Amino acid sequence: MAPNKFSHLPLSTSGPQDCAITGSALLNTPYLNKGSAFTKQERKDFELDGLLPSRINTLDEQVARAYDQYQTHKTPLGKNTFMTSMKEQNEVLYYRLIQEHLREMFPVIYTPTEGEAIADYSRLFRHPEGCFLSIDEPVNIERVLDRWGPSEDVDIIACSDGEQILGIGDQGVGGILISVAKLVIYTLCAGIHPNRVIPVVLDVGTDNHELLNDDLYLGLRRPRTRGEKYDEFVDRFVQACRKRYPKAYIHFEDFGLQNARKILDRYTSEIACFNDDVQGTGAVTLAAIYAAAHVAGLKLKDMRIMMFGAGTAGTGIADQIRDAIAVESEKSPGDAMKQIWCVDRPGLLLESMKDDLTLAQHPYAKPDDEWKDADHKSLLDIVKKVKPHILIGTSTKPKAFTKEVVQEMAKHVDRPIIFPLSNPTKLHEADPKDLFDWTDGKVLTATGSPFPPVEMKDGRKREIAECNNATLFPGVGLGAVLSRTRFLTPSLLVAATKALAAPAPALQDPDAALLPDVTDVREISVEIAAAVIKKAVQEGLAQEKDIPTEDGELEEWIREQMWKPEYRQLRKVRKEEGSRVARGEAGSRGMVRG
Ligand SMILES: NC(=O)c1ccc[n+]([C@@H]2O[C@H](COP(=O)([O-])OP(=O)(O)OC[C@H]3O[C@@H](n4cnc5c(N)ncnc54)[C@H](O)[C@@H]3O)[C@@H](O)[C@H]2O)c1
Ligand SMILES: O=C(O)C[C@H](O)C(=O)O
Ligand SMILES: [Mg+2]
Repeated sequence: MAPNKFSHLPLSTSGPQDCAITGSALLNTPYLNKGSAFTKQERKDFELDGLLPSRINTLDEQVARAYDQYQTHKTPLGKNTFMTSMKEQNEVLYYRLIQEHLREMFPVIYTPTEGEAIADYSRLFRHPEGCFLSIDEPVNIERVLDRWGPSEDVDIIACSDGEQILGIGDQGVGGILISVAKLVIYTLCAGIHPNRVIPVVLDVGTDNHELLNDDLYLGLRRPRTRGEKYDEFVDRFVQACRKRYPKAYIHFEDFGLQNARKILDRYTSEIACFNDDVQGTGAVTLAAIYAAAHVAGLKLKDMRIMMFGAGTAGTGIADQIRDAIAVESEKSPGDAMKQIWCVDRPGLLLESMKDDLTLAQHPYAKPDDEWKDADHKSLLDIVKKVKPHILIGTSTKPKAFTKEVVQEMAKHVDRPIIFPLSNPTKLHEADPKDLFDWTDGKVLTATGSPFPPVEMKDGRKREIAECNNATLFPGVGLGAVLSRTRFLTPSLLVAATKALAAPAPALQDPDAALLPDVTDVREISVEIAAAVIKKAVQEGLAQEKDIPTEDGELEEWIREQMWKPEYRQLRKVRKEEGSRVARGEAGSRGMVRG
């Protein structure tokens, strides 16, 4: 298929690339640098002679060498640091290296190791990457954002205030690294252009005492600002993004419980935005539930579901399950909620606790009357009474799903569906191996971080699906960016969830994983993006014109616009002729856009 088959490819990423910089400036521009792979002609054209050893490598040779270097680092965090420096030197090589060792490197550049890197941010700091906005500095946010290029140049802005990073809590300014990591996943898994994104941290202080007492801590060393002043700061940021990059999609990550939902509710009908912990987690979990229900031979509308840990992720998942039940059974959302029990620190959420519940938790509170004869505090007792089919952990409480709890559940249902989703790995509510052992292999499970396959008593291996929002959010973002949808509505998310659920291996083989494997994620992202785009067009939300609609063509149009880690031929242009990209104009870390 000719690459230029489509009359309109807004984000074409192939063909020669203009370059107006030379010499060491070029070697220090990670987006354009090819290191030892610069060709003879490029070395001549770009004044690189004398700056490189004479041997010219292929990208494959560079990948092999880099992989050898990677393996000399013995700890996951050491490997993570090595990869960060690789990214600062040569982006094509960085992404190609990961792509070729995806299963091995995913946990190093993302959950769980990224959690360690974030917790140690100020100590490991070498080089800033991203946009740091501090509530105490009255900067003009638009002017800061301007460094990332003109209005057409940015597709996704990922932003965190660092308050609830994974399950490791308040990490303050270190939250920048979750924005960076999520954007890496967008590029890796959905071909989002690595130089058309902005990672942002909103530094509003920290309530983490260790950081407050750490002389090396790089963020604002004072308690978090909350209330009106915080809301106003977030609003200034969102409005600046909207003004500067009206077509960009905003990804909110790891905000605290009080703010995550509030921010999403406030902006979801104003701009194209997404909260990964609420919506991404909800959608990926629902996709895994569909596969598990299929294997168990049950319908969601007939199941009892229990959430353990009813925070941002827990209530996000509960809401998606509620909506799915309502659609499946034609029940009202209020009736659908009767099948969902939310448990948090004080035990089962009851109506008498309403004053202490968040707005998202409120509707799930159960009448106290129903529990006057039973203990609503211990998980075991609640499981005894509710007899759930599904138990989902988003509590950050490690090992909360004990043998007793799991076996109690297994007494009442044939195939207990148990998802310990708390990240990083050490916070998982249960180890999948134990879940299999305690239920004689009957459990249907998926986990928030990657786990190796579990060997069964008969020697067969079971793959454990990774139920992490990373299988979903990249495809949703790709669909949102390519359609330039005005908003990310619930129906677009439903379409994405269905597209993710369709290729689940368990639908073909009941012993297989409940979700597609992370190594297939690029193709799955194409399917998710296609579903999102079709829905956006149908609902009149797509601002992009000329989106091909014929079967197969849309997918091809999507693939053509996905960035790939390949060297493009560099074409020399004079500074005056070059675009911003070609001129190597810098964002915060000497990055060029385009
Ligand atoms: N797998 C994924 O894709 C995914 C996505 C989002 C979040 N998560 C994980 O889920 C966890 C929660 O994240 P969040 O953003 O919802 O955090 P959160 O702080 O908003 O929610 C955590 C909830 O758990 C409750 N909790 C804490 N200790 C508890 C206990 N001992 N018993 C019962 N409840 C308890 C808290 O009160 C809170 O309501 C984190 O570990 C996070 O990494 C996983
Ligand atoms: O970041 C992840 O690994 C998933 C999720 O967003 C989380 O907060 O745990
Ligand atoms: Mg998160």
